[in-house]
This record gives sequence, structure tokens and C-alpha cells, in this order.
Amino acid sequence: MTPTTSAPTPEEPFGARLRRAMDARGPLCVGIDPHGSLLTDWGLGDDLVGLERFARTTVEALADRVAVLKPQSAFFERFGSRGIAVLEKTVAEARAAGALVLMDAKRGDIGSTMGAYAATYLDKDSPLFSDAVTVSPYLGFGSLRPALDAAALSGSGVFVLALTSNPEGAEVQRATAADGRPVAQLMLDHMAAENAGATPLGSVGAVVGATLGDAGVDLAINGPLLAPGIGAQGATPADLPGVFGAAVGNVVPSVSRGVLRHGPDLGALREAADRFADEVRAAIGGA
Ligand SMILES: O=c1ccn([C@@H]2O[C@H](COP(=O)(O)O)[C@@H](O)[C@H]2O)c(=O)[nH]1
Repeated sequence: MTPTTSAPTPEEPFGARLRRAMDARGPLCVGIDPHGSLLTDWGLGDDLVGLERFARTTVEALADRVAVLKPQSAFFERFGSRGIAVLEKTVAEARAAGALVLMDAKRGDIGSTMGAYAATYLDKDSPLFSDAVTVSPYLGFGSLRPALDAAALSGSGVFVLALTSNPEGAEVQRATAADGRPVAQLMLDHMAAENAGATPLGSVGAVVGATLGDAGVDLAINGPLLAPGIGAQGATPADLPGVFGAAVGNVVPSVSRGVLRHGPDLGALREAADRFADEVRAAIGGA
């Protein structure tokens, strides 16, 4: 029988799009984290109007110059459905202005529920569709399969928590798995398997804190390495070579409050992001 509809067009994978953005703009990611205290410091109300103004200003200042913008979903969710409506607009405006959007939602659940999260962030028809989403593998890496499959289908990416920037993470992530590997290494090895053969870069990234000192694990996953913890949590771009070693060329350094505290002035936000980008370039090279 002749098919009446054609197969979906394969999308350009996230890893390829991210590599191009990193080459053109440098690898910096800036977080959009509308903390109540930042809204107040910006002279805004800690309310929906303030939230929308904060997010819009950040996008206007930065979406045309950084590779990645990373909205922190929690700070939008705290305003309920109307906060999520602001998040939808923020994602759309940031993507339209040229940034890749990494939704920091850190979702993780049993596979069947993970399918619903995948439909939320990784299905092109969803109002929250993002270029990539953060996920937690700590219900077992296999529980992420619906997200990994959805990302492959829509040309989006997933960033999987490996070694997080907070000190409390170590008791789980550095624990020894049944086969003797550190749990984080087990997860990183799964990511490497997902990315095998991808060029120029796989679409499954790892989250590895810039705060860790020497990460002490094998980071050769052939995928991007999101490095939060720069700025307010105390790490600096100069720490990156020590943490990531030979994998530093795949690092996407991430800073939120360290840039956002300079708002609401557009020029000051841009200068702050440019300063971090310069420091990153001095530390690890690149655009
Ligand atoms: O290991 C992790 C994973 C994610 N984050 C998130 O990044 C930002 C950090 O904000 P700063 O203001 O730059 O400290 C925030 O949204 C975290 O939830 C992380 O910090 N560490």
C-alpha cells in the first residue's frame, strides 16, 4: 500500500546546533533565575508583572550574544499557571532571538511518567518545547529512555545530572555502584554510549559542577558538559581546566546570579556576560 503521509523530516541534532553556537558565540550559558531577591533588587515587584519584566529584559539583553539561555523552571512555577505562561513566552522569545534554550527542570521519574515530561519539553508541538532539558538519572538511567527517544526525534537534547555543583550531591553521586564504579561514572558511561558515533558532538550532555575541583571521573562522553556553579556559588572560569581536564573543549560554563545581579540595565547585563565570556576564553580558549 502506498503511504499517504511522508515520514517526519529528521531534525538537525541538538549537539550539532550547540557546537555551531559555541563556535560562533563562545560556550557561555546564562541562567534566567528570577529569585524574589533579584526582582526586588531590580526595583520590581515579586509578582507576575515583575517576573515577566525580569525574564523579558534578560532575553532582550542576552539572547543575541550567548550560546545558551537556561531558564530555571522553579522560579516560574512558584507563580502557578500564570508563571508557566510567562515561561512559555520566555522560551519562545529567547529562541526567536537566536539563543538555544536549555530548560532547567531536572525532571526524573519512572519511565511512563518520564514520557509525559518528554512530551512537555521535547515535543515540538508543546508550548514549553525547548532545545534541551535537564533530567535526573537517579531513578536509574534507563528511566530516562522516553526523554532520550523524544530528544532524538525532535532534534533536541538532554543534560543528565552527573556530579552536581552542591556539596550534598556527593553522598549519592560519589557512592560506589554494585559493579564498583562510582555512581556518577556509571551515569557518564551511559551517556557516552548514547553519544557513540555522533559528530561533531552528541546530544546527551552531562551536568558537572564547576565547583568540584578535579571531577575525578572520566568525562569523555562525546557530549556537552554543562558546568553550573560559576559566580554566586564561588567557582570561576579559571577553575574549568582543573575540573574538566582534557574534556574542557566540550564545556558549557553556566552562570546565573553572577550576571543577573547587574540588571536591570541592559548594558550592564551585557557587560557582565561579556566579562564572563572573556574570562572563559582566557581560561579555555574558543570564540
Ligand atoms: O549542579 C547543578 C545543576 C544546576 N544548577 C542550577 O544552575 C543555576 C545556578 O545559579 P547561580 O545563580 O549561578 O548559582 C540554578 O538555576 C541551579 O538550580 C546548579 O546550580 N548546580
